Amino acid sequence: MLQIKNLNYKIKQQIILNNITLTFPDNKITCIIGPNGCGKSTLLAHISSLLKSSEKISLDGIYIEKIPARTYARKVAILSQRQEFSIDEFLVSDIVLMGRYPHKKRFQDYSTADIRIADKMMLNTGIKHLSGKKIKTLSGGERQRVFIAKAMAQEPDILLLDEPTNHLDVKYKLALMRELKKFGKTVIIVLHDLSLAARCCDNSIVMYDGTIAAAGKPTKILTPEFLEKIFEVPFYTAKQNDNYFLYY
Ligand SMILES: Nc1ncnc2c1ncn2[C@@H]1O[C@H](COP(=O)(O)OP(=O)(O)OP(=O)(O)O)[C@@H](O)[C@H]1O
Repeated sequence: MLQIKNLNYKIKQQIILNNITLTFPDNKITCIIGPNGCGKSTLLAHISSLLKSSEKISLDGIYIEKIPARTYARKVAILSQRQEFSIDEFLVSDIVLMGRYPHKKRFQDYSTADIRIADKMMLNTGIKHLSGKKIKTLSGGERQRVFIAKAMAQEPDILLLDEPTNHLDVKYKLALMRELKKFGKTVIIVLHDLSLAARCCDNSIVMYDGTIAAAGKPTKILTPEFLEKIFEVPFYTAKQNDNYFLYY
């Protein structure tokens, strides 16, 4: 289980994260929502260990900085489109296969099992037909799905996704959420699409100005009255066949 206890983070004199305490339920989808600049990405960066958290975050009772970097990299994947090198000339299949990298020893080649896993994730994210294309030729949404497939190919215990749906059309947004559910791992997903968060996530965290404003089941937490206080616009809800719909 992933737990955060009293995490604080400042940049110069600005408080970015203020005494964050959270428990993420295993093998469930947890969304993090909140206004621009409230600290969502910074929180993900701490969980992924891109930012140091000094014994405030633990995984199965072990502080994450005590877990060897390579082991942690196998357990936790983060969807990030920022690359240290240009990937424009790479094929889609190469990028997805790179998701298997943390499982390989130094200089070890990808195995047929690795290729099978990468193929499966390309199929699941609807990009198999693009596997032989160069990244530079893809649309924004196609590219986004390549990075989702890569993160899933890593088969992590915890998948961190920062706004993975921003380029996706509505069909692929819902398809992604279905795939994440089937994936069956702990998923922590920053979403600006509040309808999607309400409808598809098991657990929700609302951040405001570096703090946790609320956490719990979307049907309990994401109420129109509460969200209006956070986002300063009116919201409406409807329930149909056990689905919770949220509008603004
Ligand atoms: N390297 C940095 N230097 C200075 N300030 C930073 C830096 N990184 C983040 N911040 C500030 O920290 C705050 C939280 O940023 P963060 O990116 O975590 O917000 P967010 O909730 O993910 O926002 P958004 O919804 O706009 O993506 C913002 O006020 C941002 O300006």
